[in-house]
Amino acid sequence: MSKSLSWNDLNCSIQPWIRIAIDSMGFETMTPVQASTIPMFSGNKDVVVESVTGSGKTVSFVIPILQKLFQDEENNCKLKKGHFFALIISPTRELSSQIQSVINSFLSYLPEDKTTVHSQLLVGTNSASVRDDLNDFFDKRPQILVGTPGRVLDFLKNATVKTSSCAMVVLDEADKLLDVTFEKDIESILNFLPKQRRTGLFSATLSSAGADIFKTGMTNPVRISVKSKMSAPGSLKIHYMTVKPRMKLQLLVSILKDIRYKKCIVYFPTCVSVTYFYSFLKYLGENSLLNDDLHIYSLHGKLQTSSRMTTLANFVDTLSSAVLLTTDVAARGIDIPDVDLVIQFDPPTDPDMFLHRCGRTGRANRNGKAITFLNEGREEDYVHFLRVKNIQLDEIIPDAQPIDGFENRFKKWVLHDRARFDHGIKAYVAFIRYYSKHSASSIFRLASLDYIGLAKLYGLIRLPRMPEITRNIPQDEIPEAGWLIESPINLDEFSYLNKQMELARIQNLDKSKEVSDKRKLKSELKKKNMAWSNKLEAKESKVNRKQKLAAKRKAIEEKISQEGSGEDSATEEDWKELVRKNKRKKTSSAVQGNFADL
Ligand SMILES: Nc1ncnc2c1ncn2[C@@H]1O[C@H](COP(=O)(O)OP(=O)(O)OP(=O)(O)O)[C@@H](O)[C@H]1O
Repeated sequence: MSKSLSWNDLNCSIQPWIRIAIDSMGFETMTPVQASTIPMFSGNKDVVVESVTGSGKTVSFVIPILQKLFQDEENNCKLKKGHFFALIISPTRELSSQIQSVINSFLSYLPEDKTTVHSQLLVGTNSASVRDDLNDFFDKRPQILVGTPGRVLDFLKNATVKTSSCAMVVLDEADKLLDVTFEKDIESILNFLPKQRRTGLFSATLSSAGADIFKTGMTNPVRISVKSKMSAPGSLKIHYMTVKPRMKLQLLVSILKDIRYKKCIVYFPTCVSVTYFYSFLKYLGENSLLNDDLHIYSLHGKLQTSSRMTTLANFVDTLSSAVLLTTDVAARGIDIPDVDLVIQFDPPTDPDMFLHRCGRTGRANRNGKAITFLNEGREEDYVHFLRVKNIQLDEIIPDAQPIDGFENRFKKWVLHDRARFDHGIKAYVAFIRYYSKHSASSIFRLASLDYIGLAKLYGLIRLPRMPEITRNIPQDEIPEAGWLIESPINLDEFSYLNKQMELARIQNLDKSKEVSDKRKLKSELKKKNMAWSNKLEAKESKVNRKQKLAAKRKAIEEKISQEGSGEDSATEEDWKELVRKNKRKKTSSAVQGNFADL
């Protein structure tokens, strides 16, 4: 690594216009990762670069690409139709778009006498298809392509796209691109590219990719690791707060109201929890229960690309304080300089993601604060777990005072619209599923969750029937019929505000009532019939028995009368013998052979 971080001491030459761009962007000195990487990657080396969040990795691959593109200007900048020079892949649309803007910022300093250079974004959107991408590609003839794996692969599959001039490929957030989510697409993309190319892998957590980095076919890569003793930048202060689950939302609201910040990102576990808590916080905002000038945004993977991009742009452009509620979709790479607070409502299932989330603040030597909520109990062990990974968390004791009437207000909000009640249940169930996916499963155990506290956090009025609940809560702790409110409500009368949804609900209710009425009637009839047939059977067997008995009696009497009716003792003995014989034959029956009966 060069000792001086002055751009003048960079260990390789860079084009004068690139230097002008650097100065104009206000990058007074190089960052350590730039000082080490730019000379290597601009030369003939493959690089594997690991450096803390916000340390300027993007510039350390953008400058080498532009530098090499102009090295042999005549050949490279003027590529043949259908060819391109460099490909940059990143895991999300937002990050790809951000990388493209960094490239375009540099390109805006390109003098007019130089060959025009273009970049093209290749990400899945609802408004544009791969065909549109191809049309743009042949029309504008970009030298640099930036995109997400799926769309890039679809693009390269088209035979009209020629890959033989591709001299450089970058995998940004390489550990993510090489994990199971994307590895197949990445492998296929790399198979399309020429073997004689430079490859660069970049991430703040590249060590976790391990031997996977060799799948990229690099030749003798240079490993560049710019890290201090700790895995996070020094400008980033990481804290944790231990809290009872049911108090978490109140705690979030208190922080958003009481702590001073410019921009804050709050990470939630799932898309559905983002949308659920977003609508409640919006409601609080609209009712002046949050700071008046606070703008609230939500961003998650289930939104359409265009709406994701617009939300992010609005969050970036907001001049007053703003909070973005999001998921891990905005955890890696996103660079918004004035984010000075990050809150993790729950820790991520992948421990590497912890650093990426925290790293959205405290970037490029600016001060930043990250706070993680830990559920009281077992989750406190997470602090020790992270310490082993050189991540130091300091405790902040939350103000234990509950907000006056908060739970009632939340409950009222939920009960105002059945859609919110449905939403809360979905968010709760999704959270439990999310929790089961934690890779640090000895700390985040389903068996240790406070299911009732969590149900209250998600505004549930009744516990849903889930095996996790029946398995993990002792029977005597489950409230009667699962109700979490003092006076249970009639769910049949709980309506949707949305007219169409309400109409559909009533129709469904009528249908299911009809079905259940029919079932009831059927089962009553069955019962009735059963009783009738049982009675009939009993009556029949009684009559039968009487008839049989009478017949037998008649038969014996006839026999006796045939054999004479003498009064002597021998005859009497004969009668008795006849009865005894008959008795022996029917020992099983109590009604048969009773001598007194004859
Ligand atoms: N030499 C420099 N001097 C000052 N600021 C810089 C310099 N280089 C880059 N920056 C700024 O640092 C910020 C972070 O850069 P970048 O997004 O490239 O970080 P990163 O290392 O890729 O982070 P992450 O791992 O989170 O993706 C950006 O706002 C960028 O403009």
